[in-house]
Amino acid sequence: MIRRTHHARDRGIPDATVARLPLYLRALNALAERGTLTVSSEELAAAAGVNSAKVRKDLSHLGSYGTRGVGYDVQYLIYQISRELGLTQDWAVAIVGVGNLGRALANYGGFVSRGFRIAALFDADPAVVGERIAGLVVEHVDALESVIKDRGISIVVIATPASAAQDVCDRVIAAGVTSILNFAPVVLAVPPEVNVRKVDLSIELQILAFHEQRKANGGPIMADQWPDEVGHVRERSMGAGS
Ligand SMILES: NC(=O)c1ccc[n+]([C@@H]2O[C@H](COP(=O)([O-])OP(=O)(O)OC[C@H]3O[C@@H](n4cnc5c(N)ncnc54)[C@H](O)[C@@H]3O)[C@@H](O)[C@H]2O)c1
Repeated sequence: MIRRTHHARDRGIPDATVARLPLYLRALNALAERGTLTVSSEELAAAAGVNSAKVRKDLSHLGSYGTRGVGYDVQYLIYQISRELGLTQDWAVAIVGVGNLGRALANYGGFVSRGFRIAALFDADPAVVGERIAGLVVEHVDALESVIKDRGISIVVIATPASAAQDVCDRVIAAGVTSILNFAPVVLAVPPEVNVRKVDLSIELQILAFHEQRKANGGPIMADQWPDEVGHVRERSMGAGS
């Protein structure tokens, strides 16, 4: 059965494949930097931390099958994946909330080389507005809508406190943005055409804590005690899962 809702685009690339393409790209870029010209699916699998059958299947969605006995052409695969991910063009990104996290992101040099140009920084605090960070002057969040339109910003990173995140989210959507990367620990309500990716390191730590605890207790992990995808341990026997 074809599950259309799980497909990222009309061409039918599954979301799970899309989520692995950046891993392949990172591995391929590292190979290219070392001067590697071709790569087998096994080598790419090991470098990306994915199994090789999955690599072959994922790349077949891009129309890339490799050459038997030779493998994949590294540069061509980089081009194909970049094109599929929309990285052959530059994207203008804004960061809202220029505290500890926002300024660390603004100062990170790695986005530009991957096609993401930080084009605006916003904050609500008058002590922060006007500050120069990574070559940009922090602007007041009141200017959000006009700056988004003027600079063609297509992706917004939210790094405000949780209490401000939904309001910021509503405003950037009203200004026409449909892609949001949310670091605030809150689930944002958005219309269906808006894509939100969330990053929460404390959830990752909680999942690691779960596994540490299991290892310390020695016993096998019971099927009904796996954490769900947001890290909450389900206790099916208590009827708490959904
Ligand atoms: N996802 C993660 O892994 C992760 C890690 C660390 C922090 N966080 C979260 O990221 C957010 C930022 O953390 P931080 O340590 O940088 O906090 P911070 O307090 O240092 O910075 C928040 C900034 O947002 C600004 N702000 C507040 N309201 C605003 C508004 N309406 N519009 C624009 N700017 C506004 C503040 O003036 C401040 O400069 C928090 O929600 C925090 O919980 C997430």
